[in-house]
Amino acid sequence: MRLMEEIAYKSEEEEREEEEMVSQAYSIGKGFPQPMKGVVVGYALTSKKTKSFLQPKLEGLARNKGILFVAIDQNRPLSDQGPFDIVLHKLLGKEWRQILEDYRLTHPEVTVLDPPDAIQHVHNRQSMLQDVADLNLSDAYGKVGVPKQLVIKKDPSSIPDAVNKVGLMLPLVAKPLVVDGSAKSHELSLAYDKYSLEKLEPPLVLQEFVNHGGVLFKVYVVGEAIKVVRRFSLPDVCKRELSKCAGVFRFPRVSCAAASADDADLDPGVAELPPRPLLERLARELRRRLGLRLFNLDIIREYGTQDRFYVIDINYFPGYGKMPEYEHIFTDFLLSLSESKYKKRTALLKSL
Ligand SMILES: O=P(O)(O)O[C@@H]1[C@@H](OP(=O)(O)O)[C@H](OP(=O)(O)O)[C@H](O)[C@H](OP(=O)(O)O)[C@H]1OP(=O)(O)O
Ligand SMILES: Nc1ncnc2c1ncn2[C@@H]1O[C@H](COP(=O)(O)OP(=O)(O)O)[C@@H](O)[C@H]1O
Ligand SMILES: [Mg+2]
Ligand SMILES: [Mg+2]
Repeated sequence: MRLMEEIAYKSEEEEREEEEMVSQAYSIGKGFPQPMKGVVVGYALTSKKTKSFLQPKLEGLARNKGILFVAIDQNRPLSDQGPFDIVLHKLLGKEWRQILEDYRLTHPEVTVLDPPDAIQHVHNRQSMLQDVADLNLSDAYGKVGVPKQLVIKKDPSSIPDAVNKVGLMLPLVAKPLVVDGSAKSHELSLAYDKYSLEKLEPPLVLQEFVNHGGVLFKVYVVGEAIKVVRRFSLPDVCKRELSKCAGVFRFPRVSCAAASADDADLDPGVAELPPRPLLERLARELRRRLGLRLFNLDIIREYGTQDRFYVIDINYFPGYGKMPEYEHIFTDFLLSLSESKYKKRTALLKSL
């Protein structure tokens, strides 16, 4: 059964057509003060990311809208390349961060997506969820929190006492503290008893496992646009299973490997997407607090509840290639960035 009601947010197609007409009108100068020039986007991505993101359909659509993607040569100074209107990047390392920071200072006219410091904040599984916890979002549509968690910096023998002290409930998910793009940073474990946790290698985050019916929601954010999909997740752990099991079970990268659950025959109470107004508010707040425009959230609904949600993961510049209609959403976003910059510049000139 495909749950149509939420997946296609009704008038999106119409809205897009309208936007395209507006952007065409803009580019040929009808009703706007000046014709729009092309938008040059420099990109610095891994080859894996280039392949999954810069698909021919995206490049083709972008070209039609006047957007040109240009590969950044990492062996040459950034300032000698371009000129760029936007720099899109997802590379790791201190050196690259410094290059980008310097470039941002010397080229304030270029939009760097996103600032390196803001990205660093979500590369640590402790700080990544702090803003969600601080936000403490609760309204008529639901409540959004983070699972109770504890950070273990070193000394695995201290874990059982630390878990007792904080009162964490088993089972626990153990996650490497730092997310650095490596397969290892996505190797998680499920611990049925706290003594087995001594076997793990800190630094890590221990998080209470929340039963959620085996389905998670990926909320993709691209500027002001959001898109939600369902993915299969870890199955629930029942009390009986918990009392019978002991030990730590390692599991590799779940959500990437997990198939889409959008077309699966699911329990409606599990499958129902989180209310759109709640997600809109959450995304808007997080965009502001995190200072990021390109990210996704892994959200789960506590099993047996209708409106109790937990954010368990935030990823910078995730796999947009898997987001429905990403080509339109992304190109519209890039255009909106340069349009708002143009409007600001015009307003500034007028005020002089
Ligand atoms: O490779 P993909 O397309 O599955 O994207 C990965 C993301 O999958 P998702 O879009 O959430 O399904 C993935 O999300 P998860 O952490 O698996 O929830 C990460 O964002 C990953 O980046 P990194 O390895 O942590 O730097 C992303 O990997 P990169 O493409 O950035 O290497
Ligand atoms: N607190 C939790 N409760 C229940 N399941 C969880 C929890 N944390 C993680 N998971 C499961 O483990 C998967 C991977 O965890 P996640 O924090 O998203 O790490 P990664 O960055 O490697 O994707 C999730 O997609 C979900 O299936
Ligand atoms: Mg995840
Ligand atoms: Mg992640």
